[in-house]
Amino acid sequence: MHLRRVSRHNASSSYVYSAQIWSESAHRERKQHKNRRFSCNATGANSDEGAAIIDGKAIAQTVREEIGVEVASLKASTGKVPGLAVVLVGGRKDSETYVRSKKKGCEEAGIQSFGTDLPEDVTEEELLKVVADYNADPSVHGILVQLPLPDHINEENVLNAISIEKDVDGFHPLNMGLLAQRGREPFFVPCTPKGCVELLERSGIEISGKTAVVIGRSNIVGMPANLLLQRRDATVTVVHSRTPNAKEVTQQADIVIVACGRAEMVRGDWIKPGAAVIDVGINAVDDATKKRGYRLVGDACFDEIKPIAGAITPVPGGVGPMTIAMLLQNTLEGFKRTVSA
Ligand SMILES: Nc1nc(=O)c2c([nH]1)NC[C@@H]1CN(c3ccc(C(=O)N[C@@H](CCC(=O)O)C(=O)O)cc3)C=[N+]21
Repeated sequence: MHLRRVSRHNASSSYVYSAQIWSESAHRERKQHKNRRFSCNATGANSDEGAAIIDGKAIAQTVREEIGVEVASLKASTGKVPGLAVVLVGGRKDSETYVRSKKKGCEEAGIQSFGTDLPEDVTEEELLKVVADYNADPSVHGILVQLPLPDHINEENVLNAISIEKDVDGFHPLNMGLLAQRGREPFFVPCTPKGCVELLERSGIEISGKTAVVIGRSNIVGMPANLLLQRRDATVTVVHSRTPNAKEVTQQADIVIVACGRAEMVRGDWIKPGAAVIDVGINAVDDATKKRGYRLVGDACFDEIKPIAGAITPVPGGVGPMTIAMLLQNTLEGFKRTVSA
């Protein structure tokens, strides 16, 4: 394991001061969200002005501030802080960026972050040993192995090895099974679909009794998004790559969650006037006018949908920041179960 680089830091030292600032701005933010509330409906009441833009970045910031306040208060009462372990294999640039954002989010919320960076050619056995060590470490309440993993590693074996009580991604088959069963609760709900529902709820969009279409059936977004919406009493249809009439089915929906992984696949004429559109996609398209040489677009065509929908999330600045906020929230939830046990 000589190639393993382990970094540990606890950035929660100035938490009391920060929490005061956070709670004030969280209050301001909440007031702003209230003012921005609108109704998602089938009559297209908002269609003249175009869709309300759901500001995922601002809502994620509010959530993170709320987490920071709660972490500070739990630290005061228990002397302990939540801990998140992030395991990164190989040097994928996008993965490195996401992992950095996750660690920064931890720091700001007073959560202790543990990081293990492993080389691309690490063996599955070595990776499993890292997971086992974090499973056994009482100061770690959440374990995340960044995906995708290199081809020589069996992803299923790795995800199965994470303790279900520390599985903050919610990818363990047992947590997924619990999510799928009525009347049972998983230890953790996957962060991205959880963030989608949180965006709807914090924007005042009713889910119960509504018609929802989820586009995409992946294990990490589409399938759990379907289950979460059903749990909130929506009537859900899942549209996927083999659905012959995807457009016509989507036209029926009050709520559309788009997670198909194809840039701007969902067009304006797929959307019922007044519907809420949550766009999970992040696609890079070449753009010489941008400093990075590319720009990010979603799986939905924002410019076409905005005049028609009641609400829409932008890319970037929509679901992405919420994914990280939900990861921090899951870590806090895991921690709370250990201190109250
Ligand atoms: N075990 C595991 N858990 C994950 O949750 C996980 C993963 N593996 N592998 C990769 C995907 C991707 N993901 C994102 C997180 C944040 C943004 C995000 O914050 N996006 C910003 C910035 C985008 C940018 O500028 O690059 C935005 O949409 O505004 C995006 C994507 C988590 N993932």
